[in-house]
Amino acid sequence: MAKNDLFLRALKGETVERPPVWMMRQAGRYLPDFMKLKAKYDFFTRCRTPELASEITVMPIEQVGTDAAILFSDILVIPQAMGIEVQMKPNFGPFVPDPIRTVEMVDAIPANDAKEELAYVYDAIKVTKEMLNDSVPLIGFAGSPWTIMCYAVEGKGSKTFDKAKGFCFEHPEAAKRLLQKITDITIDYLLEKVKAGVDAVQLFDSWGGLLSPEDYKEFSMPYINQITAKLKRHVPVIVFGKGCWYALEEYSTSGASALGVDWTLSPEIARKLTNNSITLQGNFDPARLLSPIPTIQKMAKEMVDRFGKDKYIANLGHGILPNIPVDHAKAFVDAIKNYKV
Ligand SMILES: Cc1c2[nH]c(c1CCC(=O)O)Cc1[nH]c(c(CCC(=O)O)c1C)Cc1[nH]c(c(CCC(=O)O)c1C)Cc1[nH]c(c(C)c1CCC(=O)O)C2
Repeated sequence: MAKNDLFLRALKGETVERPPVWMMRQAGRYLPDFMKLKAKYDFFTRCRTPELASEITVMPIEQVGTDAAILFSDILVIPQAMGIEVQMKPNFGPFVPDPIRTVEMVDAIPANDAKEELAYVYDAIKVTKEMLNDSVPLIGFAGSPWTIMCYAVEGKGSKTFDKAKGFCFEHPEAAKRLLQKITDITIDYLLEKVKAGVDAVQLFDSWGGLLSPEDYKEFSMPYINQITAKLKRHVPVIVFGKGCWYALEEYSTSGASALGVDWTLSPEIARKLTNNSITLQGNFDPARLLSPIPTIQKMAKEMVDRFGKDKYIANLGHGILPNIPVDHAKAFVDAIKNYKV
């Protein structure tokens, strides 16, 4: 058990002295030490080298003081393990040279073994656990099957992911076979991560909010719920669907331990939609970390006042931006740590 177990206690819904705090994408580009490693090693080398991945993972614990660590890796290691080439192009982002665009391509995807293909991730977890020495819990993560499909079909980032949506609407059965293949390997992958030592898992449905509520129930939620059902027997599961406010009520009874909330939703509405029944995580606007430090402190305190200190994990409403000064990130974290009712 981690010495600082606030995060795990909040996931259980226990009464806590103050809420735990961590930041999505906290192991990333706003940290000068991260940028030094980025200059030396390309992205997937950083992911695949356990010594580098673990060094990056512990950076925010030491430098910003968050209450949980999240393994440095990427959601796109899953399509890679499925035999889909994914590159990370500098100043461009993810790039899939040969995206999945036909039914035949879906059915040709091999049933690869997450255990073998992603062994480097489990090694990184073991090294990280040693480095953390039980100071704080370690979060493992995966993309939702829909969000992974977005990249596999679109081939790159997009504002609309219309090729991925189009594939679902033109070939719903093949799209569902693809989503199921992603789901199956993701379950194996997360179970291996648990074996290697992660204390909780978070599912990132970063592009779920691009779907209508009806399409979401068809193409995203059922696959997330399959993963939650399998994983919750082992570790707490956090489901973060960006823009998916319409799914919060159903997710609150899905077996997840906590739900992520983005900054477009007020704490009051998020609590109402989930019938005050589940731990919520969020939802500071990442760009608000550009405000002067006294404003960050005031807004962070107000956020906790409104969510309530219990059944709550303080976080941003999405990933931290690369242009956030480290002292602003730290001011946010400290404001939560100093929270008094
Ligand atoms: C959609 C998504 C991806 N990756 C991820 C998501 C879901 C979360 C979200 O919605 O933000 C998840 C992710 N990616 C990364 C982490 C590390 C752990 C952490 O949260 O601190 C996590 C949890 C590292 C990373 N993953 C990536 C970086 C930046 C590139 C680099 O370091 O070279 C980092 C730190 C690359 C990446 N990876 C991805 C994109 C779109 C990009 C490019 C971003 C950009 O360049 O603007 C896909």
